[in-house]
Amino acid sequence: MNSASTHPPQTNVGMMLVISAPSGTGKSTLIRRLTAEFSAFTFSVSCTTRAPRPGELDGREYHFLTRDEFERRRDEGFFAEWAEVHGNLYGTPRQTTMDLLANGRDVIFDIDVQGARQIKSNMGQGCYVFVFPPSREVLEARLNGRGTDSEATIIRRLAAARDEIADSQWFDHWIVNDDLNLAYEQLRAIYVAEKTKPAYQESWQAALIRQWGIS
Ligand SMILES: Nc1nc2c(ncn2[C@@H]2O[C@H](COP(=O)(O)OP(=O)(O)O)[C@@H](O)[C@H]2O)c(=O)[nH]1
Ligand SMILES: Nc1ncnc2c1ncn2[C@@H]1O[C@H](COP(=O)(O)OP(=O)(O)O)[C@@H](O)[C@H]1O
Repeated sequence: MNSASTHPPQTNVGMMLVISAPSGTGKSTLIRRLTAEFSAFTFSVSCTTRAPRPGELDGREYHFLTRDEFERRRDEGFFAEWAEVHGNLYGTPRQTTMDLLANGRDVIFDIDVQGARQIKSNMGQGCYVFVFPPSREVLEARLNGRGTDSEATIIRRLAAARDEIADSQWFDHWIVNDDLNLAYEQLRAIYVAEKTKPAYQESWQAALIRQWGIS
């Protein structure tokens, strides 16, 4: 077999899939499914000053930092973006993200609307998906049902949901997470379609060009 024969497509550029949604909408649930199905994905582990929830592991869901440590890293330019969300600081490590993308990994981000905007203007690439809850009542029920947040935290997150929805116009795709299977199929379809863009298939295209002697 000729070394230029590289089907299925081999990509050399990782893609960025950025997911934002009001707290409790189900973005972590959707992201877990996507990363379980597609091994090409790496979840971008953010840093946060929020306390770990039961079951969360340092380095898996988040890197949990004190506020002093977060601010020190922020001031050193450690983050590709950062934001204060629901009273806590969150940030995306810059170097880790760059290394993953350079190695052809697809990176999935669970970040708030302010952070998504910053990533878009700083990195100038990526696919941006906003997930809506079916209604305010359902969102409240999911936050209560998850059982990880105090009542005061839930009230704060519901208030923030309004602002996030108000700033969702600019995203590339909108998904309503009512039926989980349908929402997942939509997210999956977005990812699969995005991967067909020429920008993510350069090495495959280059091999074909060589094979056919196209200059
Ligand atoms: N800007 C920014 N937002 C983040 C980052 N990591 C998480 N978030 C957002 O912070 C918010 C709160 O996250 P979390 O406390 O885990 O609660 P969740 O909303 O239930 O997932 C969510 O909107 C996340 O998308 C980050 O690195 N940067
Ligand atoms: N489509 C859905 N229907 C019903 N419950 C859902 C659905 N999607 C997520 N959930 C549940 O809602 C709660 C919040 O989901 P989670 O993924 O933690 O949200 P987020 O990461 O957006 O804060 C969890 O208990 C989760 O199991």
